[in-house]
Amino acid sequence: MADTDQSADRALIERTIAAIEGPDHESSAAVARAFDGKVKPVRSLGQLEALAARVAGIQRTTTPRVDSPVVLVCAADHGIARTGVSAYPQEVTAQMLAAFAGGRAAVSILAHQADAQLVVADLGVVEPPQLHPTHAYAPVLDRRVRAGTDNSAEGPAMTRAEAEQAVATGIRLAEELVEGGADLIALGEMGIGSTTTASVLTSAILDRDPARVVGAGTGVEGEALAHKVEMVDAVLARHEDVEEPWDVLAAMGGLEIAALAGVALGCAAHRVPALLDGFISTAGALVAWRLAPAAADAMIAAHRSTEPGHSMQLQELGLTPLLDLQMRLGEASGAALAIPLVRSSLALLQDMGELADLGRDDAAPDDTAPDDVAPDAASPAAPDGAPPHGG
Ligand SMILES: Cc1cc2ncn([C@H]3O[C@H](COP(=O)(O)O)[C@@H](O)[C@H]3O)c2cc1C
Ligand SMILES: O=C(O)c1cccnc1
Repeated sequence: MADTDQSADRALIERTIAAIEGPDHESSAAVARAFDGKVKPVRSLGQLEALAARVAGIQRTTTPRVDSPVVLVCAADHGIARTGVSAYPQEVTAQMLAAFAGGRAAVSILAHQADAQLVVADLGVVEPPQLHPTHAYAPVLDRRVRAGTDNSAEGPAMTRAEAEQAVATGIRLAEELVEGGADLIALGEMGIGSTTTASVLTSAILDRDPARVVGAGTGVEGEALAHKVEMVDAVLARHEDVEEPWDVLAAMGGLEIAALAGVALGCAAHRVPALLDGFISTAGALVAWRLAPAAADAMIAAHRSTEPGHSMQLQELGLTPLLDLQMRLGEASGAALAIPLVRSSLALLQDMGELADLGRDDAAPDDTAPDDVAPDAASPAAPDGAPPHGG
């Protein structure tokens, strides 16, 4: 990569991080107060009220809207996948890109149900799929940084310049979508082996025991699961001395997770809610938070994946998931499912009648925001100290 490209990537990343101003607490509080005046018992819409207030804070307006949601799936391959950590072979990644574009994957169906546009970005699958005119359901954007990462148990997954390029690519994707009118972006991924990479990053960034972080992924159990834990241990041992966040990302991977970190940064800088899917997407979110803690203020957790590390990530980010459907698919499937909930919360805010119109004056109690909407309640703490590998 040319030096100029590299410095352009760095400048974009720095500019984006500098532009993140955090949520507008006044808009959140105003929305919480507005809900107290609606024709319903106070706070009876529970988390939906908190959700609308959060979107208001992120969009910095008392009239939040989600009219053009986009489901963005970032895809790439992982060198570590060739060490037997997944129940499926690497070529499935590229095959699934064709399934997304053909409208037949789970997320294709769920994005359609949610009235959301599906966009797929190839950050570096090993062998890009041949697409035909029948693959017209969703565009597959060529944003390839390299053809898959290297095996992180043997050396760095990628170079630092490639990690920066992948993050900058994610920022550019978010910017293009926002320029095209996107007012919410659902973050999803595809890449065989990615739960191993997400486990490595989560263990490193949160300083957790891999044995507690690693889960079944596509369905590894028994001895295969023990092998997966060993591989995560091996990657962490191989990069024991790496601490700086960019070096951690480069050493451990992956390309799509780095891009998703960039998307989360871009969303935060452009006041667009980043609706997180499961364990892998949230690994991208965790990287974004490590680079810019305030980025977490623009995140909404769609669901809780059954991967054990996902709950650890959400806790650290201070996020409460909207759904818990025992899902472990990825692809943004859980995020797509939560889009109608977000829209419903905003429709209630916009269109419900007022208690006052019923001639009642017992509408709102004096204290305003419900506890879980209190502007800072859902804001994560800045990463403190310097955990191993965390920089
Ligand atoms: C057919 C198929 C469709 C998928 N859609 C998402 N994933 C999910 O599984 C992968 C992660 O699991 P692991 O780390 O165990 O490989 C990711 O690609 C993820 O999005 C899929 C996996 C398969 C096999
Ligand atoms: O939670 C996820 O994102 C997930 C879990 C298993 C497999 N793929 C994705």
